[in-house]
Amino acid sequence: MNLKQVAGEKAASYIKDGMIVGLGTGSTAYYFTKKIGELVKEGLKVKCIPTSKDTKKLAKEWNIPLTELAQVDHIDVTVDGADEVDPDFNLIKGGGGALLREKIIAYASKKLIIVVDKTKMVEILGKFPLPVEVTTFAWENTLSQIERLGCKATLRRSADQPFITDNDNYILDCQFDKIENPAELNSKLNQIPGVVENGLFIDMADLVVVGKDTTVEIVEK
Ligand SMILES: O=C[C@H](O)[C@H](O)[C@H](O)COP(=O)(O)O
Repeated sequence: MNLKQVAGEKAASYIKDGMIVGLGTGSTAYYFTKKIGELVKEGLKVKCIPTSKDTKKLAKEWNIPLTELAQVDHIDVTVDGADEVDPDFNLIKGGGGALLREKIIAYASKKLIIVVDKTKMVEILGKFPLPVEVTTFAWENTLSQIERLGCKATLRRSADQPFITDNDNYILDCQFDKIENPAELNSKLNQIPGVVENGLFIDMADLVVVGKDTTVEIVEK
């Protein structure tokens, strides 16, 4: 069984007529967006806001009605993936480089549902390198400042070129191994000039849908 698929599709059961819905990014959120496309075809009435150019493309292909954050005063539910989830529902996101738009949209959402397979559930965050979006200007200096917080940071590359985000920035992947205090690290990172946003999502997720071997587990705070 495809654990990402079962989790992504299950999350679609939280979406009702009239909702404004945030569409996450990545290989798990993909299945949620696809399911929404099927439900729209069957008559579901929603307006959606994608968290990346990739997701926007998919949503258009599947004829999902779209709107802009500027056109609405809130989002009812956003469904998105994660790279790691700890027992307090703190997250690492940004493995696909979409963390900035994802965080803006999560913050504007009344409810954030995270869809993952069971491998993403961890006791402590940090084994997955934390993605940090930085300006291209003086990125080497920003990297050094970030490393002072106790990690090894690497410029993300794609086909031998620096990876460019949807917002025309770079991503630094920061290996911390163990993040003992995610809230403190989140603040410290975002105080560094040149850091646009980081992939720690603190106290944002309300519910996690976990794809397990034969079942889907819904974990609530
Ligand atoms: O930037 C990408 C997003 O934060 C993804 O939601 C996250 O990396 C999880 O992706 P996937 O479901 O493909 O593992």
